[in-house]
Amino acid sequence: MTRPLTFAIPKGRILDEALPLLAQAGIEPEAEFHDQKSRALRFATNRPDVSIIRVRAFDVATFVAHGAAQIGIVGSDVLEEFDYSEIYAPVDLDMGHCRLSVAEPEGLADEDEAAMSHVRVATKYPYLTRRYYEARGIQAECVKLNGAMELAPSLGLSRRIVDLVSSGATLKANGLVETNVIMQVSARLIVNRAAYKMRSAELVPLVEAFRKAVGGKDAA
Ligand SMILES: Nc1ncnc2c1ncn2[C@@H]1O[C@H](COP(=O)(O)OP(=O)(O)OP(=O)(O)O)[C@@H](O)[C@H]1O
Ligand SMILES: O=P(O)(O)OC[C@H]1O[C@H](OP(=O)(O)OP(=O)(O)O)[C@H](O)[C@@H]1O
Repeated sequence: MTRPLTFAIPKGRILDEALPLLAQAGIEPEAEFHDQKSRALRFATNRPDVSIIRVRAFDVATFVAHGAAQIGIVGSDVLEEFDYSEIYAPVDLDMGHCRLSVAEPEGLADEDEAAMSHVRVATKYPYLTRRYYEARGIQAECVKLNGAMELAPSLGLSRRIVDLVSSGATLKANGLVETNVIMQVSARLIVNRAAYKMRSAELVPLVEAFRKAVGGKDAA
């Protein structure tokens, strides 16, 4: 028998929305998956041909790009940041909606971009940040953080941040305002391109099940 397909899902905030969608597509993880005390990272499912790994959001893309997992769920922010050619993203899952934005301290946010040649930005997204500023003729020096970007301006690490925004509550609580939207974000179903060809008999029906679960919408 061939090895089960490995399905990578992020352990962060997308997880709660992803589980009902997985169930609609016919995949339900074993009970241990829901046990908060469990240290396991790989789980069996109701389908003997599918197992689940629970990893960090950025690592979902890495596992799938390298073919270590054949299929996964990840935000379009992560997909665009890495731009892996080995990843095919056929279905927009219409969840995990947020936006990637520039934010600055309130009161400092009215500087004219046209007059700037260089900015320093704290972000988890250095590639997308540089690309955004390059398109405006501005060189971005990025300070890479993995979370709590909102602290950077008040502690003098950088004046600007580029981070995900949804309700805006985190920015507000930290005295920042959103000044520019870089991209709109939603979660995508992703598949390793080589696996999609080699294991099409298993992967094509699975992709179709997700497409049906979200109402037939294709990724943009
Ligand atoms: N405020 C938000 N509203 C909606 N979706 C969000 C929001 N923040 C993040 N997301 C989506 O969820 C994904 C994972 O977010 P998050 O960074 O919280 O995950 P995580 O697994 O906790 O990350 P890590 O542990 O690697 O820091 C993001 O890549 C994005 O697509
Ligand atoms: O606009 P809001 O609704 O306040 O959401 C924005 C926050 O959500 C994300 O962080 P998350 O809560 O996922 O935690 P993290 O900092 O660990 O990534 C993001 O990095 C912001 O901090």
